[in-house]
Amino acid sequence: MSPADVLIDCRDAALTFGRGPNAVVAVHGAALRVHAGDRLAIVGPSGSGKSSLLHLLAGLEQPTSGSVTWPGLSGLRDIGLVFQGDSLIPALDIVENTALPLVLNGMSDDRAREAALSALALVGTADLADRLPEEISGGQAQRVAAARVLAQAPRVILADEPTGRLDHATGGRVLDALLTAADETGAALVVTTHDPAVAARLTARCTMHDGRLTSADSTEADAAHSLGEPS
Ligand SMILES: Nc1ncnc2c1ncn2[C@@H]1O[C@H](COP(=O)(O)OP(=O)(O)OP(=O)(O)O)[C@@H](O)[C@H]1O
Repeated sequence: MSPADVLIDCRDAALTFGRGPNAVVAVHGAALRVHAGDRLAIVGPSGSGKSSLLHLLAGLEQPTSGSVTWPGLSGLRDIGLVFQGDSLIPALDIVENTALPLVLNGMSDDRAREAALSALALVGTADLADRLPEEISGGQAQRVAAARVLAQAPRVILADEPTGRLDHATGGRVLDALLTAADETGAALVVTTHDPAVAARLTARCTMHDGRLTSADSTEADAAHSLGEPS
């Protein structure tokens, strides 16, 4: 694994909310590297700091100490985000929702629509294209969110509890959609979850507990590289 493959380099990054006696340390010095091709789960209970760590990786929060850099990315636009729950715009139909980030990035309406339709087809949601968000289920909405990120062809997909509000079978289909999105685009995939069954479907796992990234295991010997070594 060459240094060029490091897409996100999180070095001893901490995140504290508030000050003084009210300060909450959401993330204690976390070391983590995301490489091209990674399929990584960050597992931990509610409140353990998973979302906070993901926000650091996405550049949505600045670390209070330590650093997060993106050596293998041309910018934060190379990161596709999938959040838990509603992220679709109610007044736009599903294909328009899927195409929106592309249109906002300057793609023509026709090309964006075409890309959105093929992304929806890849995650098995082509039949929903003309519906409004209120006309689809929560699980379908999460698969549409996966299609939307697929259409953007990011280098890294960061998904925050994408199956959190779904039953097991529906959550499995959302994970299928995210894995398809990552495979089709060649993106690395990082998923936060409290569900060990979801984590088991990814190649490598980190554990978050009380803000500490405590351990990782792997089903592949070389996936240990996902944890950054102290430098
Ligand atoms: N904006 C904020 N201001 C103050 N405290 C916050 C803020 N965001 C998160 N926290 C606190 O930081 C800690 C970690 O929260 P975080 O949302 O990262 O955990 P989580 O593991 O993602 O939980 P969940 O699975 O419930 O989303 C919690 O104690 C939370 O209350």
